[in-house]
Amino acid sequence: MEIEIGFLGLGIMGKAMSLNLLRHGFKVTVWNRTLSKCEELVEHGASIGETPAAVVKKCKYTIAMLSNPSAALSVVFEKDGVLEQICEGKGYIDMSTVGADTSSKISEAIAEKGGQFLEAPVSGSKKPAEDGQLVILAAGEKVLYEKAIPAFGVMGKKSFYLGQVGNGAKMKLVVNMVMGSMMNAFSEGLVLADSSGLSQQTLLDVLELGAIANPMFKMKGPTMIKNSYPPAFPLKHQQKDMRLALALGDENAVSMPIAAAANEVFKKARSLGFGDQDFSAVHEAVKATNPST
Ligand SMILES: NC(=O)C1=CN([C@@H]2O[C@H](COP(=O)(O)OP(=O)(O)OC[C@H]3O[C@@H](n4cnc5c(N)ncnc54)[C@H](OP(=O)(O)O)[C@@H]3O)[C@@H](O)[C@H]2O)C=CC1
Ligand SMILES: O=CCCC(=O)O
Repeated sequence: MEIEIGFLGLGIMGKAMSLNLLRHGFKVTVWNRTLSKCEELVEHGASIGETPAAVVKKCKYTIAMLSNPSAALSVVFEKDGVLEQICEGKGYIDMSTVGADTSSKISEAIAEKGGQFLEAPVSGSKKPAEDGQLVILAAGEKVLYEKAIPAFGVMGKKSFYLGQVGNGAKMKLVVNMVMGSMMNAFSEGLVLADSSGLSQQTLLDVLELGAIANPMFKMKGPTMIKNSYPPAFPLKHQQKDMRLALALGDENAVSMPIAAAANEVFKKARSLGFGDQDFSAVHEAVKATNPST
């Protein structure tokens, strides 16, 4: 994309992704609900749009990276939103993690205005976003996907085109449902090791050498055993993804008792005040239900 790209949402992910676009020579106009967060991007060469509508008016293609379905919908449908300026010749790419129903609503509204829509949620967290190593799960207008490939190439290490709108959202939710369940099992393992007199560090060393070694245990384990959860993927977002994945299971009559139990523990962690910490803080909810540890 040689032309200016709009970017809505400068949270943990959006900031890193838009910085990558700037670093690789893209012209970027940014907007964030809390406008002060745009300033750091301006220092790196971005322009500011005062509203989502102003960004879309200025840019041929606009990307969004927002917290949840209600944020994704409000930025499109509310006053000064995307719909006010989207039109033929413009594209809107929502990279937030939302359900297929939210994506479809946005897609239909944009198509009615003559614009093009792509959903493109990502796998990978803060560090992969900073390093341009995300995995992009795109679905929707194929023509827009092809136009977006240069930008996706900067933000990610691999893009998948998954067909009709909804497929990207569903793939992302399946992946995060597995991840959330794994994080719960991992936390239970850490608590069980500690309670039964074993070294948690030795458990990490053993896991790392065996068949269930994986980057998540390796990256999160050392901080978890220090009870430290600096937010890379906020727990409130992981719980939102479990909720959306369970709704997808309901729609398809898929029984998912493990994911349902994991969701309960994420809810418990939120109620204990860990929503803004990293999702690995679910460890604290497991500890809270096992008070001797
Ligand atoms: N962090 C991660 O590791 C990953 C996150 N994701 C997904 O990416 C999305 C963003 O995540 P992340 O960057 O971590 O989240 P953050 O919580 O760091 O940022 C959320 C962003 O959404 C904005 N926002 C929230 N509510 C509204 C609203 N009502 N109207 C307008 N803007 C709103 C926030 O604005 P403000 O600054 O004003 O609060 C902020 O820009 C989520 O869907 C998440 O599930 C996907 C992969 C990895
Ligand atoms: O949605 C967040 C995903 C985090 C990750 O893939 O590490």
